[in-house]
Amino acid sequence: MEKVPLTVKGTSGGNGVGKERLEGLLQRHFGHSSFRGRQLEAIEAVLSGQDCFCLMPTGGGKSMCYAIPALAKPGIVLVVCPLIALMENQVSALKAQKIAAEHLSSSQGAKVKAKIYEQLESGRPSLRLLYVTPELIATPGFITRIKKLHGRGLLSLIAVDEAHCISSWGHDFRPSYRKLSALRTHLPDVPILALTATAAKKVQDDVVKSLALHNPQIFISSFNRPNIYYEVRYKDLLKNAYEDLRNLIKSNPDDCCIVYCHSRATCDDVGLRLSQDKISSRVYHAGLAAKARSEALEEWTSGKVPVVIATVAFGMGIDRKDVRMVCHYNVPKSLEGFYQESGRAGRDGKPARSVIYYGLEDKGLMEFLARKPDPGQKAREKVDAENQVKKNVEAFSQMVQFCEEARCRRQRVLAHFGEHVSTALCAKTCDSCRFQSRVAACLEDLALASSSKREARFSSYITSSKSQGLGFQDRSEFWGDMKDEDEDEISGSDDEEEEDEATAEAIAAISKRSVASSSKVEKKMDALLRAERVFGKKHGSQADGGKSKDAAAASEKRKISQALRDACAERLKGAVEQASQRLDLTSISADSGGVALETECFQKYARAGKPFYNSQVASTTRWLATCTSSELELRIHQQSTREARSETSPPSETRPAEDPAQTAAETRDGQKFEQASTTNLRIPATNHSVEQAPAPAPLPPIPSFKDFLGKRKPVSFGSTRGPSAPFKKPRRVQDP
Ligand SMILES: Nc1ncnc2c1ncn2[C@@H]1O[C@H](COP(=O)(O)OP(=O)(O)OP(=O)(O)O)[C@@H](O)[C@H]1O
Ligand SMILES: [Mg+2]
Repeated sequence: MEKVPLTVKGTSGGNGVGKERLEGLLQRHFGHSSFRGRQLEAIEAVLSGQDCFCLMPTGGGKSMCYAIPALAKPGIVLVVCPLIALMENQVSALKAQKIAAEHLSSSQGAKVKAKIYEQLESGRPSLRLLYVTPELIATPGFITRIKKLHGRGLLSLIAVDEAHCISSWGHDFRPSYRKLSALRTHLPDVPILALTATAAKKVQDDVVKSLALHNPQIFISSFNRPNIYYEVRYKDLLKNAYEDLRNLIKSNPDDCCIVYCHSRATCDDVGLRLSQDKISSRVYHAGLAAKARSEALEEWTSGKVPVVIATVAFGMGIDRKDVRMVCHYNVPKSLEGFYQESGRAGRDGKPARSVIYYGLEDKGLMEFLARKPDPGQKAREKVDAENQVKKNVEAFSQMVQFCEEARCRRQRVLAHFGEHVSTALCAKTCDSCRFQSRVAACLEDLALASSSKREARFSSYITSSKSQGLGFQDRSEFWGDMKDEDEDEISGSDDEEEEDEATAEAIAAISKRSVASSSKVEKKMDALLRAERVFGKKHGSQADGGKSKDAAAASEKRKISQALRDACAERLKGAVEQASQRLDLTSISADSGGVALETECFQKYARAGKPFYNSQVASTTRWLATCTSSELELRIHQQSTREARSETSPPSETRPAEDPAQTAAETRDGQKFEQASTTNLRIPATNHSVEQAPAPAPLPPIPSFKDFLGKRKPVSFGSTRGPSAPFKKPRRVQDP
């Protein structure tokens, strides 16, 4: 498709405007003496009517690439922008430079809009730049007006700012940007300028294709931000990540700083703690009322408050140049996102710092979120959703690599954007180049922490769902990467098979009287002891005085450690937070909800041991992914009530079950038990009227050695069939 130089009468041909004139405009309107990087080339290409794709780093001066053309020739430049706040900022900045700019959005009244439309219809509009949302572009009424404007030769350029939003490979995909493909259809000969700071090749290709750019001139500036020092701090190796952050901020108390957190709740929490620690800061996220948000923005932008704690909703288009530090208190979800966010530091060119607090818990949560398809996705969009999941997972794994490699951070980021540079370029301006051995040592420690956490996590979630349908949980961190040993706990391991065999052999030997002769008494005793040991191992028996290694190992395997409880509480907190977000619930605190649910799991299954406890935690996590708000509120309320009541009851058992068998003898849901001598059943010693969680069935009583032999009959093999009956191997010794 042929495009012509800006379809405006009175230009001097070619691009029509000389370099001196363009520099004059830059100087006069913006006070800058010369163009930066590839600004001038891009402006000249735009003025000559070509489609262009401008890839410049954050703060690189992309807006100049359409603002100067708007001033160089008459006519209007249409700027597509993803956020109303961003449009408002840019329009007011332009107006401050006495440049006629307006925006059209839902935030304006009918009168203001009517005035702007009047301008569009006038023969000689004074308007130079009109900012609009992608949604407006898609409306037939607006397209008709713009076509008329173009018909009169007054639409000089369409600039698509933050063009990466069109690509689902990008870190900030907005479905509404997809509608921009209509621009080329309706206005085939108007040049389009796409601008972004996200230069991943896939995003680039996607933008060119989606906007149907025709032979675009591509201007790529280096993405290196030499004045930013990159650093990763490992939460799992820090005594207290929050305190580290606080000290970091306090070390330069007047410096302007952005702290990014993954969730609104974390923003609120960090904000509160910073205020308690006397650090002047504001929280900014979409959950705040519009007034609170604009106040926070105003106070931070004007320099009244140096620190803002925000979700990633904060920042696109924020133009405070003197940000000295950007901290990611939670790991970002992609390198693109990280680059954009960290790029908000040091836009004035002075030294600045980017710090990521990388934690294994956060990593797990982000992996979980990356694998979670949009629940609102319709069936026909399922393939898209699956692709999106793949993209998210890939993008996050690159972020993980960035944090978990002892490699120059700068080199890693630039390589992501297709710039392959030597580490010499970094000049020791990242932690990895500057403190190489220290970073390497940290990563080794992290690997150790990771494996021990994984053990805790693995043992926290059963894997029985592996064989079930592929709900999103199945593909989440909770279900995706389990070790077989967890399955073993539920379904029976090879070891247990061997033990079963040993038991069977022994019992078969007894029943077949193959060891009955007096000459073989020792052999018989050996077989019986072996069988008993196996039984003890499986049921926590104390038949050998609880001293055998096997029993100790079995007990150990069933023990619910405090570390496991903490890990499960964290998981449940995360799941409660997710549920609250999904259900838009503000009444439940993730922290107390998670702890309440963990306590519920523990109270129910403490004495039954780890596998049952794990199973209950896992099913509670699954339940949280689908429950309704009233179910969630009710369950947490009930548990809190139980806890409140049990506080008034006799002291309850709260320590981890050291030995389930022993614990079983002592407690159940905090009640003392007595053993009924004849039946081996345990009954509560006290009969509290408190509302207890439904008590699990009592564990099988522990038989004595004699009992064990005497009770072999119910096991349907061996003796009942007589010596000659064929032996049938038992699957498992049943409760006697
Ligand atoms: N040639 C120049 N010389 C000096 N300063 C410039 C020049 N061009 C732009 N700037 C300044 O750089 C800052 C960033 O510009 P701009 O907002 O256009 O960047 P951007 O690339 O759009 O960044 P972002 O990706 O954050 O949107 C602005 O304060 C702008 O005035
Ligand atoms: Mg910009």
